[in-house]
Amino acid sequence: MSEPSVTSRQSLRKSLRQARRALSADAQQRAAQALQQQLSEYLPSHTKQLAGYLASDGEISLLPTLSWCHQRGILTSLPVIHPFTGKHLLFQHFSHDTAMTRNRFNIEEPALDSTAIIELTAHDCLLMPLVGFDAKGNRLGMGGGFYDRTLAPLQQLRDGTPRPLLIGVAHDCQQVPVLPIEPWDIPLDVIITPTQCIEL
Ligand SMILES: Nc1nc2c(c(=O)[nH]1)N(C=O)[C@@H](CNc1ccc(C(=O)N[C@@H](CCC(=O)O)C(=O)O)cc1)CN2
Ligand SMILES: Nc1ncnc2c1ncn2[C@@H]1O[C@H](COP(=O)(O)OP(=O)(O)OP(=O)(O)O)[C@@H](O)[C@H]1O
Repeated sequence: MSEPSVTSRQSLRKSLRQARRALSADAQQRAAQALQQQLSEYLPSHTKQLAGYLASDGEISLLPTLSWCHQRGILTSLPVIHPFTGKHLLFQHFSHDTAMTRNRFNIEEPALDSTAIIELTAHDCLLMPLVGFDAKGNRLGMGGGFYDRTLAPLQQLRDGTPRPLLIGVAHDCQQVPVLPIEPWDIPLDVIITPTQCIEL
């Protein structure tokens, strides 16, 4: 990748992060409710295990969605930064009594408990926070490559092997006309916002 492209990715990331942080508490709450409504219509009825995240930095909140899952007996997990590599994510079971801690980015995550780790392929759905996206489903994340590295093994699975549905979620204001595709980008199955559902 050439230098200008890295720079434009970084400046785009900065302005999109600013845009979502600028949303009022009221707008955030409405967006989270609308997203929950969209997800409740979209998630496959067989969903038993769903990975989410706890919002930070203006990300669209999944709290209504996680509560909705808990009410229906859908098990949920949250990403935890891998304690050894520091570059991958583990997914750990999350419920109302999970002991929490903060990672190096000050994001809340479950305190490490090896007995609570849920394998990636045991998930039916994985909700990923996006910093930016375009109508073709290209995505921009926080720039750490955490999701890309963690999801890379899914590309090697044989056809027919169960794999989670990859759902990118974002505020509508995070849409941009075009994002460049990077060789390591893992394609999403769908992007859902409070007002859109972009199937890919
Ligand atoms: N809510 C949530 N949880 C998540 C993620 C996420 O995007 N959202 N992640 C998805 O990957 C992982 C954390 N990844 C992150 C990557 C970069 C930064 C970040 O703020 N970077 C700073 C530089 C900070 C530094 O290096 O000290 C920055 O860009 O300003 C935060 C989280 C795991 N948990
Ligand atoms: N499968 C992979 N193996 C090794 N490095 C990777 C892999 N995927 C991405 N990376 C590295 O991660 C860095 C960040 O990538 P990129 O800017 O695309 O992040 P992102 O997609 O915004 O982040 P995230 O995946 O955490 O949402 C890149 O420098 C890239 O080299």
